[in-house]
Amino acid sequence: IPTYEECKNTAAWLLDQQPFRPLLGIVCGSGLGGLADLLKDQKVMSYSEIPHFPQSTVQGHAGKLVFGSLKGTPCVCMQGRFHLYEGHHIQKITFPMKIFKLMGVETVILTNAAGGLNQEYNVGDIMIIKDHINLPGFAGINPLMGPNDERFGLRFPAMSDAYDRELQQLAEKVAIDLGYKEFIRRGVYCTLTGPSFETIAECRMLSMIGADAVGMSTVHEVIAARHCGMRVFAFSLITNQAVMDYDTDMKATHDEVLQTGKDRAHQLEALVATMVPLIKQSKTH
Ligand SMILES: O=P(O)(O)O[C@H]1O[C@H](CO)[C@@H](O)[C@H]1O
Ligand code: HPA
Repeated sequence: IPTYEECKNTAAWLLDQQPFRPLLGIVCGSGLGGLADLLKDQKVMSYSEIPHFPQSTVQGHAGKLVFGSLKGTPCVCMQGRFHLYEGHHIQKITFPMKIFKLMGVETVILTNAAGGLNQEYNVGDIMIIKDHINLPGFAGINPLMGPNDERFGLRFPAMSDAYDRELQQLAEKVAIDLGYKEFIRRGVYCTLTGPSFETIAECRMLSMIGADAVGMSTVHEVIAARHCGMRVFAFSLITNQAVMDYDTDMKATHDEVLQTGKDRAHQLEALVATMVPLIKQSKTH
């Protein structure tokens, strides 16, 4: 488990290596690493060279930290995130959020690939996350378990306002202006640990408890980011339909997940690129 001092060291090391003082952090979901291409004057670091950083092991997650400027906003972008099923300690999964905070990041945009549970959703839809269900949390898996370091945040942080409502509205408006009305959604994301995809009975249960999409990430990062006071915006790309029915041969595959990411890359990039300059930061740069 990384200590506060180790987090400080990593943040200082990163600031030392390159000229950007990022105000915005981006996390790329499976197959969505192309978002990093939005950044100009890139400075790219491999996770393996960054002190205390875990390594990416999943296809579609390059394992690179990219610094750069997006229409004038200094950004840091994780091309590759960490998942519980890779065997990382939960506090390693959220370690980059602490590093973001200590580098001065104010707003985090998280993206993921997810299975659509809501029957009205189609593959390729973009779902603005309005809330989450931390199902592993019900079984005692929460990134804030253990001693609380007040330098990051409160022992008992609220999560009822985890997903910034102003940013949700902004994203919806930008999406409509870009002509995405037909495939922009707003819904609830539920995380599971994976790596096995869900059974039919599990998908039915998740839908009944109020989830619109299911994945294996994001929620832990969101909890950590909110704990240390960053604003959070997140969206899911619906890369596949969750299987809800015994009369079908349909099944989830990571290949389909990556393929949908490729197909929608252009629209996701346009959404983020249009949104970012409209996000007000408290600091000037
Ligand atoms: O959540 P991201 O990292 O986008 O990836 C999603 O896609 C993978 C499964 O295909 C899982 O890792 C799931 O969490
Ligand atoms: O159907 C899914 N289930 C869980 N995680 C996922 N990530 C992409 N698609 C899915």
